[in-house]
Amino acid sequence: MSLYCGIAYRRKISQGYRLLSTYVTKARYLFELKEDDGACKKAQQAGAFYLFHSLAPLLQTAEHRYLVPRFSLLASLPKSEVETELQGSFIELRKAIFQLNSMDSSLLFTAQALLRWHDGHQFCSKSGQPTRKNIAGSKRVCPSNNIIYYPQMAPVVITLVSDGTRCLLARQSSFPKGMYSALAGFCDIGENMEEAVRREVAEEVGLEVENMQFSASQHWPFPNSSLMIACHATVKPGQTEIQVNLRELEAAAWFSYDEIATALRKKGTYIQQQNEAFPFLLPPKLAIAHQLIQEWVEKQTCASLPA
Ligand SMILES: NC(=O)C1=CN([C@@H]2O[C@H](COP(=O)(O)OP(=O)(O)OC[C@H]3O[C@@H](n4cnc5c(N)ncnc54)[C@H](O)[C@@H]3O)[C@@H](O)[C@H]2O)C=CC1
Ligand SMILES: [Mg+2]
Repeated sequence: MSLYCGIAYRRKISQGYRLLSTYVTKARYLFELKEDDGACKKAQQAGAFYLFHSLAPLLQTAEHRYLVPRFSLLASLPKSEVETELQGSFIELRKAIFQLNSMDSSLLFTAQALLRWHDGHQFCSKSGQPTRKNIAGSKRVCPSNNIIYYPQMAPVVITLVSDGTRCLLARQSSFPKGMYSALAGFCDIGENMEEAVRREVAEEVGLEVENMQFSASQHWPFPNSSLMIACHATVKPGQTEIQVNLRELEAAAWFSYDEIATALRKKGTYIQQQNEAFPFLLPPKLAIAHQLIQEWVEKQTCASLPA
């Protein structure tokens, strides 16, 4: 997973040999590692490792940021000795997310998601027998019936709803205090992305949306590996009255351009609701919700510029 190959990969094509790009070389190499236990075992000897304890990665602290050390030698030591020896601590990934950079987080998210998946798929759901992991950890096989299990992600839609001048954000009671985010929800079986967006917005805030626009997607490891599919949407004209589904959300509200732009700049601010000031935080930069909010602000800024 964290292994890179510097070998130029030559492939015979009808006109002769073509030198493959670095990206293609890497993709082919990773494919080989997933398919070939022997090649993967060999690669492990020169590979770099992240350390986890109960799904928490070992991180080092430097100037209010977390660094993600990689190791080439592994020994079996108690947790506290590993922390002292390697000058780091095992920190819950959810807590570290505000202080990680995106290069580190992407591999850490994948690593944690894979570890969690293996931990939860030790047995075949048909035969009840223990399953066996391949060396790369890209699948598990049941030896009694050869069923292959692959790591899974659940598709989740996340939508930033706008009424043209304001955007709608909501919070669940489990969010950090004062944090508001875009509306998210798991896709139901049989649904496409558009149907999931319409249903989730209707379910959670009682509004109907149109003009959906796909923005980007992201792997998200919490709580169980989701593929976040992010998009923008607008409410139908005249439909702005929010009816919060309190089974799903603690609160939802429309936010003005100024409120959002200030919160983005200040990394947190206060908003006035019914004569009281509430802390108002946006999701961390690594979350795709943050990207949606940033895009919305940029779109509003462009729209207000003279033609
Ligand atoms: N990366 C990002 O920017 C953000 C990511 N998220 C992620 O989106 C995910 C979905 O958001 P929610 O509002 O919680 O979803 P949601 O609105 O679908 O509500 C969750 C409920 O849906 C049901 N559910 C249906 N299918 C499920 C499945 N496959 N796994 C678990 N529960 C399922 C359960 O009853 C659960 O309590 C969360 O896990 C959250 O971590 C949420 C906001 C921002
Ligand atoms: Mg939701």
